[in-house]
Amino acid sequence: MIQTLEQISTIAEMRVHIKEARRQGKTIGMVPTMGYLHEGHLSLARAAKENCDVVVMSIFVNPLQFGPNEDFERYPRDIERDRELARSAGVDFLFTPEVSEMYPKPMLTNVSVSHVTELLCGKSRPGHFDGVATVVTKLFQIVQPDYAFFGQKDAQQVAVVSQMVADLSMPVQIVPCPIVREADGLAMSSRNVYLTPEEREEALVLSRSLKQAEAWLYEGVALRDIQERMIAMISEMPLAAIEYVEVLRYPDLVPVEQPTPGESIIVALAVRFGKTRLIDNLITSI
Ligand SMILES: Nc1ncnc2c1ncn2[C@@H]1O[C@H](COP(=O)(O)OP(=O)(O)OP(=O)(O)O)[C@@H](O)[C@H]1O
Ligand SMILES: CC(C)(CO)[C@@H](O)C(=O)[O-]
Ligand code: BAL
Repeated sequence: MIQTLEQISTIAEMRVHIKEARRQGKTIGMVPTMGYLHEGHLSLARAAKENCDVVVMSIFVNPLQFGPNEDFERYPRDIERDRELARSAGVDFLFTPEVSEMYPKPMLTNVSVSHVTELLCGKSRPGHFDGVATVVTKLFQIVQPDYAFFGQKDAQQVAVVSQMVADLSMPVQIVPCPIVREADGLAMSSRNVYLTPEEREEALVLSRSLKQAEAWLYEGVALRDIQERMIAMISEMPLAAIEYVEVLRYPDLVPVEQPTPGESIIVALAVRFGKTRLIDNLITSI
C-alpha cells in the first residue's frame, strides 16, 4: 500500500482529523519532535506505526524550552526532507504549526514538574523542562494520543513527561524507545550536524565512556568512582567541556551509594564540543 502523508499546520484542522479518526474507533500514536529528522526519530515513528492505527508526528521547534543564549534561531530545519522521511516511516499526519499558531498570545500558563527537573539538564538549562512539559501538554490536548513515543536519548525528558502524565491523569501511555546510534557509537542527534570533523571524532568518547561505565558497574566499582573515572576519560579530549556526568537511580533520579540488584541506574552526561552541546546516557541494572 502506498503511504500517504498529510501536512497540517493549524490546530483546528488537526482536531478535525483527530475527531474523524476517533469516530472510526482508531487508536492514535503520537511522536513529538523538533524536526531535522534522523533514524532516531524514524524509529519512534515505526514503533508508533506498529502499535497504532494512525500516526501523528509533530515538528515544532518550541521557543519556550530554549534559554536566551541557546540555539533556537539556528536549530536545523528542513521541512521538505522531513516530510519525505516521515512519510516513508509510516507517519499519516505531520503537524507543523508556526510559533504564532501554538502561542498566538503571551503564555500565562506554565506546566512545571518538580524534583526530577532539578538536576542534570534541568539544572544546566533553567526553565527547559517547564517549556517541554507545557508544549507536550498542549500537543497532547490537540492530538489526544492513546500512545506517545519518546526516545531514551532524552531520558530525563521521559522521566519528566511520565511523571506529568501520571500526576495529571492524562489519558495517554508514554512509550520509551531505545537510543539509536551511528555505526561508530555516536548517539544520533539533529545537533550532530553542528560538529566539525575534529569535534565529531572526539565526541566518540561519550559512547565509549558509557560502555566502559557499564563494565565498571557490573564489576561492582563504586558509583562515585565510576563518575570520577568517566570525567577523567572525557577530559582527555582537548575539545570537550563537561557540563555534567552523573550516576543516579532511574527514573526518580535520586543519588544512591550503590545499586541493589534489579534497580535501574542511569549514567547520564552532557558535554560541549565547541558550540555543540551533546547528551547521552545508559540505563541498566546489575
Ligand atoms: N538517537 C536517538 N534515538 C532515539 N530517539 C531519539 C534519538 N534522538 C532523538 N530522539 C527522540 O526523538 C524525539 C524528538 O527529539 P528531538 O527532535 O529533540 O531530536 P534530537 O535529535 O534529540 O535533537 P537534539 O539532540 O538536537 O535535541 C525525542 O523523543 C528524542 O528523545
Ligand atoms: C518533546 C519535544 C518535541 C518538546 O518540544 C522536544 O523536547 C524533543 O524534541 O525532544
Ligand atoms: N531533545 C530535547 C530538545 C532540546 O534540546 O531542546
